[in-house]
Amino acid sequence: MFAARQSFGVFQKRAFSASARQASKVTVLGAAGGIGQPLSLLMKLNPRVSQLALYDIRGGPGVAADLSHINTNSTVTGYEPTASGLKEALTDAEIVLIPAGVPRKPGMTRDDLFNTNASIVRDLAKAAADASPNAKILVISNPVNSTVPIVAEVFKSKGVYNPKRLFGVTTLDVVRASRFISQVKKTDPANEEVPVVGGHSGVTIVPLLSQSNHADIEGETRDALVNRIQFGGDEVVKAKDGAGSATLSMAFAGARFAESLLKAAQGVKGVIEPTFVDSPLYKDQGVEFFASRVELGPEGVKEILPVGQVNAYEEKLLEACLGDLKKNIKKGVDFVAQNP
Ligand SMILES: NC(=O)C1=CN([C@@H]2O[C@H](COP(=O)(O)OP(=O)(O)OC[C@H]3O[C@@H](n4cnc5c(N)ncnc54)[C@H](O)[C@@H]3O)[C@@H](O)[C@H]2O)C=CC1
Ligand SMILES: O=C([O-])CC(=O)C(=O)O
Repeated sequence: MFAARQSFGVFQKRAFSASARQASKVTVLGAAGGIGQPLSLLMKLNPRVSQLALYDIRGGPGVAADLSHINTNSTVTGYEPTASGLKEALTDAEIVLIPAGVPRKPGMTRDDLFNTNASIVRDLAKAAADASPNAKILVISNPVNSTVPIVAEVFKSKGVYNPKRLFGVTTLDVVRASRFISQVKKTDPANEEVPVVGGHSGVTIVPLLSQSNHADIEGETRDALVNRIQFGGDEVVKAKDGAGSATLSMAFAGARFAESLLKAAQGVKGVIEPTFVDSPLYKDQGVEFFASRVELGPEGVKEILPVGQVNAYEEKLLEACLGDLKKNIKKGVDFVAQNP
C-alpha cells in the first residue's frame, strides 16, 4: 500500500512540472463516438494537455460540457458541426486525433468501411490542412492502411504535407500483443513488449514474437497467438454483436500514443512507439507506408527504426503483409486522385 501511494505522489509531481512547461491543445474529431468519448476523457485526465477541443457531427458540445466539470486544469470546448466550428476546433492544435467514421459489424472487413470512411477522413483532412497544417495528425478511423494515405494525399494537394507529422494509430495491436502473450506465458503484461509491424488489418498485422521475451514460442501455440493478435479486432466485433468494435481498449491505446507524442514534444528523450508512417523501409518494393517502431521527437517522427532480425516464419508473414498493404495504400491514394 505504501509503495503504491508513494509512486502516485511521484507521478503527480512529474505531471505537474510537465504541464507547467508547455501549453498543448489536443483536438478530437469524432469526439462523441464510442472511441471519441473515452478518449476525450483520458485526454482530460492528462496533465500535459492544456486545451481540449471536441468536434463531432453530433453531440460534441454535450460531451464537452460533461467533461468540463472534471477538476483538472485543462479547458474543454465543444464545437457545433459547421465549417466554422470545425475550423475553430482545429486552429492552433498540436495534436489532432481522428476517430470519426463508422465501425465494423460482424462479417465485415475493415476494408468494407472504406466507402463510408474515406470521404469522412478526406474532408476532415482538408479542414486540418487549412486550419492546423502543423499539427500532428493521428488517424484512428479504419481502414487505417488506406485512411492514412488519404490524409497524406490531401495534405500534399494543399502543399502542407510533412511526413513527420502523420501517424496511423496501431498502438492497439501492440497493446493486444503484450496482453495476449502474457496470458499464454502467465506473466505480467507490464513486462511484455512485442513489436508489431506492417499495417492495421488482418494479415498486414505482423507480430514479431522472435523479438519478444519469448522467442521460444513455436508450433500451434505460436500460430494461435499470432492469429489472435492479427484478428483481435474481430474478437471484439463478434462479442459486441452488431454494436460496433473496440472502443475502450482503443481509447486506452490512442491516449497512450498521444501521451507519447506530448512527452516527446515536451522534451522527454527516447520515446519509442510502433506506428504506421510514411516509411523508407519497404519503399523499394512500392510500399510507401509501414508500421514499425518509431522514435518520437518534438517534430513528430524523429527516427524510423528498422524491423530488425526476423525468422523464416516472420519473413513469410511479412511477405503476405506487403502484398495486401500495397493494395490498401494504393486504394487510398487513388481515391483522392479520383475524388479530390
Ligand atoms: N485504429 C484502430 O486500432 C481502431 C480503429 N477503429 C475505428 O475507429 C472508427 C470509430 O469507431 P467508433 O468510435 O467505435 O465509432 P462510432 O460510430 O461510435 O463513433 C464515430 C463518431 O464519428 C462521428 N462522425 C462521423 N462522421 C463525422 C465527421 N464527418 N466529422 C466528425 N465526426 C464524425 C459520429 O457522429 C460518431 O460520433 C471506426 O472507423 C473504427 O473502425 C476502431 C477501433 C480500433
Ligand atoms: O476491428 C475493428 O474493426 C476495429 C479495429 O481496428 C480493432 O479493434 O483493431
